[in-house]
Amino acid sequence: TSGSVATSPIDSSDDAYSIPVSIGTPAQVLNLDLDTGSSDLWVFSSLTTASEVNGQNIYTPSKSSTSKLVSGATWKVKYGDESTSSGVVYTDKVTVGGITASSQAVEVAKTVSASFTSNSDIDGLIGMGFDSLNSAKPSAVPTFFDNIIGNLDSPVFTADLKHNKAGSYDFGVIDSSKYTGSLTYVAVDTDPGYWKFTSSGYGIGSAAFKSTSVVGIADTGTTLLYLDTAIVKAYYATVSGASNSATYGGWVFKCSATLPNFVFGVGSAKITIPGSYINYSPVTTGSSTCFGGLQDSTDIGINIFGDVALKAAFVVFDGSDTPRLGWASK
Ligand SMILES: CSC[C@H](NC(=O)[C@H](Cc1ccccc1)OC(=O)N1CCC(N)CC1)C(=O)N[C@@H](CC1CCCCC1)[C@@H](O)Cn1ccccc1=O
Repeated sequence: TSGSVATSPIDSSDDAYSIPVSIGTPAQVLNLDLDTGSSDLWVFSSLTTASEVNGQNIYTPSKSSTSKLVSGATWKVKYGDESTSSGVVYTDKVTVGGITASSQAVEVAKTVSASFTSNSDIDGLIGMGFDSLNSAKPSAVPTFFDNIIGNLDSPVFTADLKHNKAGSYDFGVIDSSKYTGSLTYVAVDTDPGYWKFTSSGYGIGSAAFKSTSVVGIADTGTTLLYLDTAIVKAYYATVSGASNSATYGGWVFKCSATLPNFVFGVGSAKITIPGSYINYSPVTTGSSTCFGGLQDSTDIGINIFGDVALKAAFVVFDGSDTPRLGWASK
């Protein structure tokens, strides 16, 4: 089997990308953030503390004839941006892009942190990282990808994210109409559970490409591109007036600045991120100071190829026995 689901940016800054997910019988549809940087499928629910729900769609297990409590199971996640959620576990029927997992672990939130409460565009997450990152106790529960991979024509899902418009996630098929040229594959290190790969270098604007190994993760759940200090400094050195602002917690520049393209290498292939994607957004609404889409990864401890990078490419997440990532321009 194979399937496809549209994914849309939740706002004009492409802060995150959500997909409609059907849960239960009859179907309850929630908008979840497909996150390759984590491995829990969790949702706002009828069990979530009422004061922590603010406009999100919720999953009500008691209204589903196919829901089952997993007795004794709990979960708790904490993300890189310090946001958190926790709760209990049900199994139920889950359908994405026409593909159904008949008994998917659905982690039901009893409590969520303020940043989730304040984001009415996201009703939860569907993690597509490796099982080792799943937070369920006393034992990890399989991801949606784990549960469907055996039924897929090919053990893959692909990401075709776009700037300010709908893209798609495909399951079980590689749609060659969605990219140009050919796919270049690179090995994935699944320790500790991310889609971690080594980029072969970078180029800033028209400057010569620098061949150097840059280890990072392909993370659909992270908005920006986070790389080593040296690369980031070299990039913003070409943007007059750019500075690394303590006030705003990162590199900022005049919104009117012209930003150079940023190229990253995958094997012998090169993916070009248009400079406009690195003009992420005003630091506050209406400000003429803009926050960069390329930021320093030092405080994170890992380089992250987030949406700013992913939306410049067509990416194959290959979950075969030898996991790998395929990259193509589009
Ligand atoms: C550098 S890890 C920071 C990253 N969270 C972000 O990227 C958020 C995403 C966002 C933005 C706006 C609204 C909603 C969500 O956005 C910012 O942090 N932004 C954008 C807005 C900017 N003003 C500041 C910078 C992050 O924890 N991702 C995790 C998934 C997220 C969690 C929050 C909800 C959405 C999904 C995850 O894959 C990151 N992960 C990756 C590896 C290891 C652990 C880990 O946990």
